[in-house]
Amino acid sequence: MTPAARLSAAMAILDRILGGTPAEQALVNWARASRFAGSGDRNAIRDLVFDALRCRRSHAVLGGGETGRGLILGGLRTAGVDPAPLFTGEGHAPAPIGPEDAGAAPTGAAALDLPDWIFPQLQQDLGDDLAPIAAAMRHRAPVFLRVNRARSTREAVQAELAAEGVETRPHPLAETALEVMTNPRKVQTLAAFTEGRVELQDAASQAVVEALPLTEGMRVLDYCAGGGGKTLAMAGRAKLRLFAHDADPRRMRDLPARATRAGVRVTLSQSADLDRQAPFDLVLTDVPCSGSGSWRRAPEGKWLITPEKLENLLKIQSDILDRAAGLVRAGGWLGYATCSLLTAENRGQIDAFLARQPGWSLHQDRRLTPLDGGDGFYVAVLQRNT
Ligand SMILES: C[S@@+](CC[C@H](N)C(=O)[O-])C[C@H]1O[C@@H](n2cnc3c(N)ncnc32)[C@H](O)[C@@H]1O
Repeated sequence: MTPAARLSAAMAILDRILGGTPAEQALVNWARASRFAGSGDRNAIRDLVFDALRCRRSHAVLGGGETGRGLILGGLRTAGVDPAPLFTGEGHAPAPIGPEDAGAAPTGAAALDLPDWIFPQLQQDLGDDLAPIAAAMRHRAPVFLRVNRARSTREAVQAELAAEGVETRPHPLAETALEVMTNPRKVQTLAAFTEGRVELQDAASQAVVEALPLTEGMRVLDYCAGGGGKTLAMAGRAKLRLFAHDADPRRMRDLPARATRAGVRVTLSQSADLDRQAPFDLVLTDVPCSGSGSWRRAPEGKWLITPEKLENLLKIQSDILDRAAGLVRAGGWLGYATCSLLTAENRGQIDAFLARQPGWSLHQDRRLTPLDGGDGFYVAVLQRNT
C-alpha cells in the first residue's frame, strides 16, 4: 500500500471506531476484508489509528472535525507534515484538501487531549505535573518486559535478546524490568518469551508487585486476577501458594497456559471457594478503575469514561476492599492497586477504608505517573492488626 492509501484505510477504521466499534475489532474487521495488506501495512495503520485515538481532541480541532479524515489531517499537521501531496484523490489516496478541512489551534483541555469533565479533577490531583503527564500520554507507551527470575536473570535475558536483534535496557522502576529499545514486535516470537523467561508487562505494574511484602511459603490470593499479569509477577518474587480469582472467570482463561509457560502453579478460585480457602497471608486487589494511568496504552478508555462510570467504579472498589479484607488472616496483608491517577480511586479509597475498618493500618502507599517512565499506578499495602 502507498502511504496515502494507508491514511485512507486509517480514516475508514477511525470512522468505525467513532461510530462505536471497539478499536481492536475495527482493526481486525478491516484486516480480514483487506487481504492485500501485508504485515507492514497493518502495523503502520494500527499505529496511525492509535496515535489518532491518543490525540483525538487536539487532532480533531487541528484537522477540521471529529471524523477519521479530521483526526488523520490533524495528526499530519501536528507532526508538521504538509498533507497536500498525500491528499491527491488519485488511486486510493484521500480526497484533496478543501475549505471544510480548515482547522484551528486547540486550547485548554483539548490541547492536552483530556475530556473537559475530568480536567479539573486531574488538575487538583496532579497540580503542575498534569501538563507533562498529559503530554506524555499523547505518545506511545514504551514496551517493557518482566524477567522471570525463577527461570533466568536480567543480564542473561538481555544478552539472549540482543543476540536476536532486540536491544533492551534495565529500567529503574523494578529490578525485573527491561525496556525494549529495538524490534518490540519481534519479542513474542522469540524463545525467551515462548519458554517463559520474559513476559510483557509495564514497568510500573512490576513496581506495584515489588511493593508487596511477599515471602517464601505465603498463601496469596490475587483477588482481581484478570489475565494473571500480577499473579505471575508475584510468583517470580517468592515461592508462594498462589490462588487467582476474578468476578468474571473468563478473564482468567489464558492464565493456566501462561502459568505453565512460566513454570508456576496457580489454583483458580471461584467466588464460592474463597471463604473455604481463606485465610490468606496476603490478598492483592488490582481493582477495576478509570484506567487514567494507562491512557497512552489504552487510549479509547480516555474518551469512554464518564462521571457516572467513575462513580460506579468507586463503589465497586470499596466493595472489593471490604470483601477482600475479610479473607486476610490477623497480622496479614492487603494490597490495593489501580492504574489510575485520580486521588478518589487511590488514597481516597484507602482513607475511607481505614475509617470504615479500624482493625487495619497503612504500611505504605505510592503513586507512580508516566513521568516515572511507566504507566500511572497506585499501590497501597495495608496490614490487619487484629
Ligand atoms: C485491572 S483488572 C486486573 C488486571 C490483572 N490483575 C493483571 O495484572 O493483569 C481488574 C479485574 O477485576 C475484575 N473485577 C471486576 N469486579 C470485580 C469484583 N467485584 N471482584 C473481583 N474481580 C472483579 C475484572 O473482571 C478485571 O479482570
